Amino acid sequence: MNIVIYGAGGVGGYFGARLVEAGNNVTFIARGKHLEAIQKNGLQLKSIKGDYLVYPAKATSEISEVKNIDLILICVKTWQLAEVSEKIEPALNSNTMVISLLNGAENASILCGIIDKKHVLGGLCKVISKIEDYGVINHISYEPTIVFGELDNKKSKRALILEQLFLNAGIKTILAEDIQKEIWTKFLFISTISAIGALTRATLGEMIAIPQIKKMMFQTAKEIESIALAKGVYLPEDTIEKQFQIIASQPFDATSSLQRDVLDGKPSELEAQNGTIVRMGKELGIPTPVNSFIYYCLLPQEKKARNLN
Ligand SMILES: NC(=O)C1=CN([C@@H]2O[C@H](COP(=O)(O)OP(=O)(O)OC[C@H]3O[C@@H](n4cnc5c(N)ncnc54)[C@H](OP(=O)(O)O)[C@@H]3O)[C@@H](O)[C@H]2O)C=CC1
Ligand SMILES: CC(C)(CO)C(=O)C(=O)O
Repeated sequence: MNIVIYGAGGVGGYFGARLVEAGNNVTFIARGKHLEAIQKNGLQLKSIKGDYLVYPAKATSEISEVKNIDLILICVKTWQLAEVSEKIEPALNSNTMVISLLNGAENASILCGIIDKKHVLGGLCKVISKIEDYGVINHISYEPTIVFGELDNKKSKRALILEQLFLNAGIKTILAEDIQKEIWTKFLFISTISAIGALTRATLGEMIAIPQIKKMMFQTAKEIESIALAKGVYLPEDTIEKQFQIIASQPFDATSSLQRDVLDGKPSELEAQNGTIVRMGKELGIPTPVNSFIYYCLLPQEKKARNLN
């Protein structure tokens, strides 16, 4: 299969390397020194599941150089998605499938606003990985998982082909029964831990050891659940309880990528997480006091990181 990985970072680098290793024709879209390193030396994946050095079919900054694309996995940050959607549009043929593996609740609808929705499947991923150096990806923990599905939840022929493609690459794969439920569950999980982590500057273990912070995380999750239900997304009653079980099972010193970006003074996905909850709450008339507190406390730092002051 002809696969484009748009964004060869922690997520794209990991899943892309697995797809190369499984014998697929993979192109990485990257840029700068990271691109130069991949072009020169291949992509080095250090992983708790085994290390690989892979040589993709191509690494380039220009998707226009790639023809007959079957699948595009978008693996950039949320604020880069709209721009990337514009860039992929001319490269699509009538059968190209496009999946975003980003965190966030609105990625599929952002994509559908820019490219024809027939190309778009919903998706998300679970993994803890990062760019360690130019051309080097480090998968630190978590069984890397892709969850995806048609936006109407049909088990289409193309969805079944993709399921097999990912499984053949040794990737834990879930073809979702209800993709919005999966996207919103991950969204609830990540938005409950990330920005509070940035605000408290504490690890997950440190946060849940303090009952008042755990309660604040619970209230954050409750507000997200209310928004999801108001939007018609089905979340089973035990969703929050299950997410807290997952949180409690994480290593004591676990942190999220948003939290690390904020602490490093870099732009973060704040707007796509708690900022989105605050906006949706206003649109739906649902109070979001805890998410608002967290969001507005972090906004000055976010603006500074983006030179918007
Ligand atoms: N890392 C993780 O463990 C997990 C991350 N996620 C989510 O996955 C998404 C991706 O995260 P992650 O992989 O960590 O991010 P990274 O920053 O590691 O990777 C994104 C890569 O995409 C590149 N990129 C962005 N725009 C372009 C462009 N126009 N052309 C070429 N390259 C481009 C970036 O380059 P540059 O730096 O130059 O912008 C960067 O190398 C996020 O939504 C994140 O929340 C989800 C689960 C786990
Ligand atoms: C918490 C984690 C690693 C789970 O996949 C994640 O999505 C992130 O840090 O952005």
